[in-house]
Amino acid sequence: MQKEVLALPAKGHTVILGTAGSGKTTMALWRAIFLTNLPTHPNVLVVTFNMALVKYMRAMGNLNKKNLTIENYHKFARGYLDNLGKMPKWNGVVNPDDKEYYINEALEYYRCRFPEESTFRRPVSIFIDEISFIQKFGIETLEQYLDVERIGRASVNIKRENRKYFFAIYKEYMRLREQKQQSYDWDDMALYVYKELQNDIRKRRYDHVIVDEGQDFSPMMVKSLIAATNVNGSFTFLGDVAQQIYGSRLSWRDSGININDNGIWKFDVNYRNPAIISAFAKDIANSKYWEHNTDMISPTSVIAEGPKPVLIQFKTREKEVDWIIKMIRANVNISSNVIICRNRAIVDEFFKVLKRIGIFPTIIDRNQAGFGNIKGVCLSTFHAVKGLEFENVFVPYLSEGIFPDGEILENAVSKTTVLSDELKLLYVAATRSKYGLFMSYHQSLSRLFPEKSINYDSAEGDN
Ligand SMILES: Nc1ncnc2c1ncn2[C@@H]1O[C@H](COP(=O)(O)OP(=O)(O)OP(=O)(O)O)[C@@H](O)[C@H]1O
Repeated sequence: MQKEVLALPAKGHTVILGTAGSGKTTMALWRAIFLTNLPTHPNVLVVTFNMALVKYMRAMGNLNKKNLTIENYHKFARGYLDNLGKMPKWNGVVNPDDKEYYINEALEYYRCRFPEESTFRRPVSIFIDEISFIQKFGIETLEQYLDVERIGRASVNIKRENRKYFFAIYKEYMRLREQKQQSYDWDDMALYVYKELQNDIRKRRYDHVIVDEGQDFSPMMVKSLIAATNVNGSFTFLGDVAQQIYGSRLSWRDSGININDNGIWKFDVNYRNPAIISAFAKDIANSKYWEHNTDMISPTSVIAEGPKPVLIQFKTREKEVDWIIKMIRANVNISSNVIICRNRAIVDEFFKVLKRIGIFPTIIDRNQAGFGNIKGVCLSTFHAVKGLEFENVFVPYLSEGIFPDGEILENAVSKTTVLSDELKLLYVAATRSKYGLFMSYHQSLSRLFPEKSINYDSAEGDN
């Protein structure tokens, strides 16, 4: 089936949904090679989520082809707008902190003007969320907004008659931003790319576009990439909704992909994880905190073998760190290892401890990927590890307060949504393993851990 997909007609749209480890990235690369080798040597663009994955794909493909470009979405978008002379050289894109500041300003203004209107007294985070939805969906008018079915919101209720207030804040945010000559933010750049492409009559640079990790692309991002594809070319979308970890919840089904061209292909064979880890990952997805999605593909068969995942309990954080360091020391020269952390501060904490004993880990971030075939140890956040694989995966600090992230949960617009997102992080982490999965915690175990699962062993650490 993988081979069939690679050689699908070089025309029209194809959707590939696959469970973790089913070969989506592998297929994306082979499909790219197949297309670049066609007799006309067409130009092929592979777009993936972040720079670490771009680097991973470039290295896995070991490709040096003039007619193949691999980049992340924002590189593509900035490049296209720049090419049109529409990307300011400096400070053109509003960063998330400034966006919050502008939205706060807009809210203050409306609170003063309409002190009786309770909608304007709702927390700023709800407005940030809603404006992000408006942008990612490419909504431009109040009429469109009033009409649209609001998907992707777990439990925050906004009455339809109150949408006009949210739209007013959105418009005011845009006005404030324009005043500072900032034309885009990271959520609406795709809309502008799309709009420009609608009026761009030049020949498209890319004949074929392939999107990997597509579940985290907004509908507007996908629409703009389709618009950037030669009309006689092909568009291939690969993704796994179970690994949607950037909180948007929007579906590729709203992206204008024509599923009637080459259809939807589903891959449920997991080539990466040992059977027992795959079963454990399924238990994560069966949690009451998991928000279900009909596009989710569960693994049905598994190729690799390996030991049972383990969960180790420690009395203190120090003991937990000591144990992980001992395990890393034993494995660093014989296998590829990753320690997956809830945030960058924990990554830095492990980096320091490992450095002290003469082990220099690779930190996975926008400049650096990690590889399952290279011996050593990597450190990563849950978010940065997507798409990658390692022989041994360590997930420390699965303790209440740290996982789910206490601060994020505290400030959440919707706790249900946050809990489901955090659980998906654990799913992504567990499915990175080609062999061992070592989870640990100190004090009380995270409520998100699938304690009742029979697919792991638990033990007390060296307390
Ligand atoms: N047909 C196959 N036979 C053997 N190994 C395969 C096959 N297809 C993929 N693999 C291997 O399985 C592993 C997972 O593949 P890949 O990373 O492409 O999966 P993925 O679907 O992108 O995973 P994820 O979504 O979890 O990041 C890789 O090590 C890859 O080389």
